[in-house]
Formats: sequence, structure tokens, C-alpha cells
Amino acid sequence: MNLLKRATFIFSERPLSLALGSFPTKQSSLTKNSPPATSSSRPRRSKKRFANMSLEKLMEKFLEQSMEAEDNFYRLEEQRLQSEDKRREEEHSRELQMLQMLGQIFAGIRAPSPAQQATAQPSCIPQTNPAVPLTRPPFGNRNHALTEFASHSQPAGPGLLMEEVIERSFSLGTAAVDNVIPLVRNTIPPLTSKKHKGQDGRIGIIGGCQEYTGAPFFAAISALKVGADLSHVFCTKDAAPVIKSYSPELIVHPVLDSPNAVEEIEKWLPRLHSLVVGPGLGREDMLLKNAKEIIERSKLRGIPIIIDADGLWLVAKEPSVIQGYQRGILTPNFMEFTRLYEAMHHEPLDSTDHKRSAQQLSIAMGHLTLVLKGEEDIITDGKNMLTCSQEGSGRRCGGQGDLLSGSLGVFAHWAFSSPPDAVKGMNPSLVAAFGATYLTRQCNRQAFHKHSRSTSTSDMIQEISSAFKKLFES
Ligand SMILES: NC(=O)C1=CN([C@@H]2O[C@H](COP(=O)(O)OP(=O)(O)OC[C@H]3O[C@@H](n4cnc5c(N)ncnc54)[C@H](O)[C@@H]3O)[C@@H](O)[C@H]2O)[C@@H](O)CC1
Ligand SMILES: Nc1ncnc2c1ncn2[C@@H]1O[C@H](COP(=O)(O)OP(=O)(O)OP(=O)(O)O)[C@@H](O)[C@H]1O
Repeated sequence: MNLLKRATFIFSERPLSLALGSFPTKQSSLTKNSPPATSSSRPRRSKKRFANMSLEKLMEKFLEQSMEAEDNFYRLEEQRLQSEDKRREEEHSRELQMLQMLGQIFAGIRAPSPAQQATAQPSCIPQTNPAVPLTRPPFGNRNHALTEFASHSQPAGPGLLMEEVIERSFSLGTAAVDNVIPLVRNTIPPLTSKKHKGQDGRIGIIGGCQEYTGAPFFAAISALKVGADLSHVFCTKDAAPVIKSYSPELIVHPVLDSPNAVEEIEKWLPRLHSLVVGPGLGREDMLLKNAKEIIERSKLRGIPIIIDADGLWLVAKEPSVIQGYQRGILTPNFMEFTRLYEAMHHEPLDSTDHKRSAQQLSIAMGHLTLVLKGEEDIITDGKNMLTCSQEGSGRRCGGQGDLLSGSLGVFAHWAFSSPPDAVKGMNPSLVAAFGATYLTRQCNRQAFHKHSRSTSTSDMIQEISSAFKKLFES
């Protein structure tokens, strides 16, 4: 649409946005009973003021003003949605409190004898307080999903980790997994017709080079499928056309190897809600240097940063790039974890106790949230620990980690932008990481069910929609 046509369109669609002088305030733009502009008032003033302007200039002016008015409208709308969210959260929290009270009352009524408890208790659930029965309400297939909400207020010695596992923050007396899922759900923004594009997430992926075009694509498309509105990929010049050709839905910037890469990408940072650094980044010095600088600048803006794959190679070389940043999340596979551990501790990894090693590494990294992927995913910020062993499958095709990091980008944005009450005091990174691992494993399981040995990451991505619905929306 050319300028003239667009301005005319806006003129006819939104007469208020063309008001000259001050822009519409909340009342003038949103209240139905504000008096319509009469033909005898403003138009005369505008005629005088703009008599000498060319039509094109005039249209430009109109366009500018209507865009500003539109921005105003969205700002107000966003404020309204936020207060609605807050009200919803408060309601939800009241309901939860009631449920907790009921749970406690029922637990008191039904307190079983110690002998009954010993048989009723699933052996995999650590039990620290025999007076509180751990019952599992039926929900999907949770037999293989267990989380532990562990608190380490005292120094942890070997073996202490499991013994100390308590469910301090939850009083319903159910297995902790059932308590974490609602927290994830609380952070998921409702889909409403009032929203505008971008509100539910604008995610950036830093990665994609000549060798690896699949990894950033998997991460970016997973972010979209989980519910982000916009997904950007910042990759090298030669990777860009390839990634674009996989999907018209991604916004691809061929800037990562340009001489002013950092400045080019920094321009986008104010518009991004979270960043995933590493999928398909490669290990070339220049790319790692640019990635490092982008991490530094994103930290200044408080953007949640997920570091995966070659981003973790960078962290192993220069831990200070992310150390202590409370909105940073690392998602190593076992190889990446070993490299990181050995870089931080200067001694070989003792692979007999993954939980303890993960906790040690998180502490050494300044209580950064760490997701150690494997047969069970271990999620810890050094103080608390969750494990996710949702049944997946025996299929380990490349790219599954990219699905995880891309979706984590979205969950992290949602968790960090939710009111604190939504996560009930738990570290938002832990809640987000649990949501993403739970979803990834469910996708793997569903895809394997259909494709068995041939399962690939693309098949898993196809399952995001139904897995998400099953886990978080049913
Ligand atoms: N289609 C694509 O473009 C893909 C690109 N990828 C990218 O490939 C790059 C290198 O990633 P790698 O994971 O290969 O690099 P790593 O150096 O971390 O892994 C090296 C080797 O370790 C092996 N390994 C991985 N997990 C292991 C485990 N738990 N136990 C024992 N061995 C294990 C792998 O088979 C691999 O050959 C990254 O940028 C990554 O994002 C991967 O994401 C896979 C898909
Ligand atoms: N042995 C396993 N059993 C079940 N699920 C697993 C197993 N290993 C990994 N996973 C799941 O697969 C997901 C990806 O982990 P994986 O170790 O494949 O990552 P990665 O090697 O970084 O992936 P990528 O190929 O994308 O680089 C994790 O979320 C994890 O839940």
C-alpha cells in the first residue's frame, strides 16, 4: 500500500487517530461517550495550520500521528491486560489457598498408620515427613515423572541431597511434580482476542553458521510452536537463505559474521523478550566473540538468556560471561556438562552422582540455573532441585536439545514476566526449565509412538501442539 493509500485507509478506519495537536488520552481514545469531533471545530484549525503543506506531507503527518495514536492505544491495552492478569492471579492464589486448606483438612482426616504409609508410598518418592502422606491425584501419565523440591539451607554432604529433599513450599501433600505443573500453567498467558502481535513473546536465537542451519531453525520454530508470536534468528550471511527457505515464519537476520554484528543485533534487543544463544553457532573465534558481546549487552537489559550447544563451549572458555546472572539458564548435555564442570573445578567429573555435580556446578556459576539433560533431566539453581523423568523414548536424534532450548526461551519469558505469586516463590528459571523439559520429553514420546526408529526432531516439533495441550491445558 503506498503512503497515500495507507493514510487514507487509516483516515477512514480510525478518525480519532487523525486528531491534530495532542494525541488521544486514555479517555479520548477508549471512551465511547466522548463527543465526536465536529466539522466546525478541529478541521478548521487543521486547514489553517496545514494550508501550505503538500498533500504528501500532510499524509505523512497523518500517518505519523495515527501510528502514534495506535501505539498509545496498545500501551493502554497492555496496561489493561496486565491489571486483568493481576486480578486473575489474585483470584487463582485465593483458590489455591482454599485448596491447600482443604488438602490439609483431608490429610488430617485420612492420616494413615505408619504401616499403611509404607505400602501406599511409591518407592521413588522421597519421604521426609511421615505425618504427611504423599498422594498423587490422577493426571495423565505421571508415573514416570518425578520432581523433587529440595532445599539446601545447610551445607550438603554426599548423600545429603536426597535425604534433605522436602516439600517445604507445598502443603497439599502430593508428589511435588503435581505442584510444579500448576506453577508452569500459571505462567502461560491466556489467549485472548485483546492482544496484539508480539505480546506473548519475541524470542531471539543467536546461532546458525555454514555447517549448522538445522539447529537454529529447530530452536526458533519450536519457540513459535510453543506460543511465541515472533521468532528471530541472528545467523551468518551464508546460513540465512538456507534457514529462510525452511520456513517463511521466521525472521532471519544475516548479521552474525558482519563487521558490526554486535551493533546490528543490539538494535533488536529492546524488542526481544528472551535470547537463546548457541544452537548451531559453531566455534569460530569471531562468532564466539560476537556472541559473548551480545550476551553482555543483553545482561544489561535483564533479558533472560538460555545458553546451549556451542554457547556452552564459549561459557567453558569464559565462565564470567554469564556467571552470577540470575536470568541465565544453561542447558548442557552430558558432554557439555563435563566440559563445563572440568573448566570450573579443574578436576575430572565424578560421574557417579550427577545431581551433586550439577548442584556444585550451579553454585560455582553463581547459582545459575542448570539443566543437565539425560535419562532424567536435572534442573537446579544450587539451592533447589527438580528432576524430570517424564517418559520419552530410546530415540536420541540430533536437534532434540534445540527444541528444548527454543521452547525454554518462551517459558523463561513467561515465567519472568509473571507476577511473583504465579510461581509461588520458586525461582522462575526452575519453573520455566521444568516446563520445557517436560514438554520436550512428551514430544519425544508422542513422536516415537508414531515413527519409532525413524523419529526425527521435525516429528517431535509436529507434536508440540498436542503435547502442550495435554500437559498444560487439559
Ligand atoms: N541439524 C543441525 O544443524 C544440528 C546441529 N547441532 C549443532 O551441532 C553443534 C555441535 O553439537 P554437538 O552436540 O555435536 O557437540 P559436542 O561437542 O557437545 O558433542 C560432541 C560429541 O559428543 C557426543 N555426545 C553428545 N551427548 C553425549 C552423551 N550424553 N554421552 C556421550 N557422548 C555424547 C555427540 O555424539 C557428539 O559427537 C552445535 O552447534 C549444535 O547446536 C545439533 O544441535 C544437532 C542438530
Ligand atoms: N537418555 C535419555 N532418555 C530420555 N530422554 C532423554 C535422554 N537423553 C536426553 N533426553 C531428552 O532429550 C532432550 C535433549 O537432550 P539431548 O541430550 O539430546 O540434547 P543435545 O545433545 O544438546 O541435543 P542436540 O542434538 O539438539 O544438540 C532433553 O530434554 C532430554 O529430556
